[in-house]
Amino acid sequence: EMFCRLHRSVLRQAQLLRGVSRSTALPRRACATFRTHEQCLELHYGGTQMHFNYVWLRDHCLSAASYNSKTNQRNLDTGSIDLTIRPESTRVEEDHLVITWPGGHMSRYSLSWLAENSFERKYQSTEQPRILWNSDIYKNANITSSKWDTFMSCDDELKKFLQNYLLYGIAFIDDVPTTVEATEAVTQRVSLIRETTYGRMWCFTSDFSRGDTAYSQLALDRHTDTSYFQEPCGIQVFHCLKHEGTGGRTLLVDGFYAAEKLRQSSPESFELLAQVPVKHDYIENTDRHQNHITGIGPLLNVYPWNNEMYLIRYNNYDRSVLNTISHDVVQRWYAAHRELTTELRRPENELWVKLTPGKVVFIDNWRVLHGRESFTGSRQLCGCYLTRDDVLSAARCFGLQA
Ligand SMILES: C[N+](C)(C)CCCC[C@H](N)C(=O)O
Ligand SMILES: O=C(O)CCC(=O)C(=O)O
Ligand SMILES: [Fe+2]
Repeated sequence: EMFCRLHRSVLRQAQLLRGVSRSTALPRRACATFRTHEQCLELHYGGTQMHFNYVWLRDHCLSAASYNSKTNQRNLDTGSIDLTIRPESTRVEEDHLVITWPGGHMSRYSLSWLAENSFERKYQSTEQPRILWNSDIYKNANITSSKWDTFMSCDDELKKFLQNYLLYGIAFIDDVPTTVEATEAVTQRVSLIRETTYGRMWCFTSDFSRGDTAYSQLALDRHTDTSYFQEPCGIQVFHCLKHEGTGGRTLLVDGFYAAEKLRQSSPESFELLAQVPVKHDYIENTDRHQNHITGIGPLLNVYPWNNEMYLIRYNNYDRSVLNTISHDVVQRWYAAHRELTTELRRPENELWVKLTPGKVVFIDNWRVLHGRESFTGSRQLCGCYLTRDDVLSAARCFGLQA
């Protein structure tokens, strides 16, 4: 069992590294056979053997009485389904499975719908295809930046931008007018801005106006932002409006690339980081701002049904007291944290960019870590956070898999 799980996760991981997504299209008119067992219906279709629980089948009935296809909402009261329900009769009619339930209600499911929505399909496919990268992989991919004009006016350009963003977790737009307003326009072209304690659109410089080292000239090691939120911000947008001085380059690191390396080399460490909940805090107590924000969650977050990673939370500055595990496990956690840190710090994983005025970067804050080099002089950075749900929704409305 353990071997199978590890083996599966290694396969998965290899797929993710190659950025492979499985096609969900099945050949049309494939024949189907089924058997009704005591606990489930077994269906063979399109080369896959699937199993469907009877309550599940009744719950997913798509008839007009059970489901409102105009609003895509369930009508059926799941609380009223007999938990021991069994079909009275079952047959395959053309491309559909047809079930008659006791009392006469009929459910029709298209075979391709069943296949697409089966657990058997789900557990071996990725929710979001990604291309994991280190610096060479990203550079060799030669991703072109969008240009302000086309980005703002052409939907195909926006779609291309979103596709790049989904695959790599970063995407750039050039030639943006160097104002907060234009930066806002560019982000609203994609989706909704997420207001936080830092404001809606923020514009900051090294003036210590807030109780956080971002508001200094110090170097910042790679990290994800708002790890102290129960739901860390999904996307971060940066636009450097001005820098007269030296240094201040931006560092980008694909956290999933590093974590997948860890999953390969040290599965137990990966597992531990995915299991131990860790607290992060934002505690600010200045004349103008009082905040105490707390978020709790593991550093690595994976979907349990397919082991796919969907969120990394890594901010050693904002990590809080670690008291969610006993002292003996703490030692192993620190060792695992060290291994992840080693992967994240490999120079070949570092993508350095100088954000010059006009260049806007979108960063998937659930995946890609950012940092900055220390700097001199006056530097002004503006940007905002976006709501992840709405960005992904925009991508799906373009037909992208997100
Ligand atoms: C981006 N902006 C300057 C507004 C906020 C920076 C937040 C910094 C915080 N330590 C964190 O990592 O979440
Ligand atoms: O100043 C920078 O380039 C980025 C600072 C930072 O990490 C942040 O604002 O979240
Ligand atoms: Fe940051």
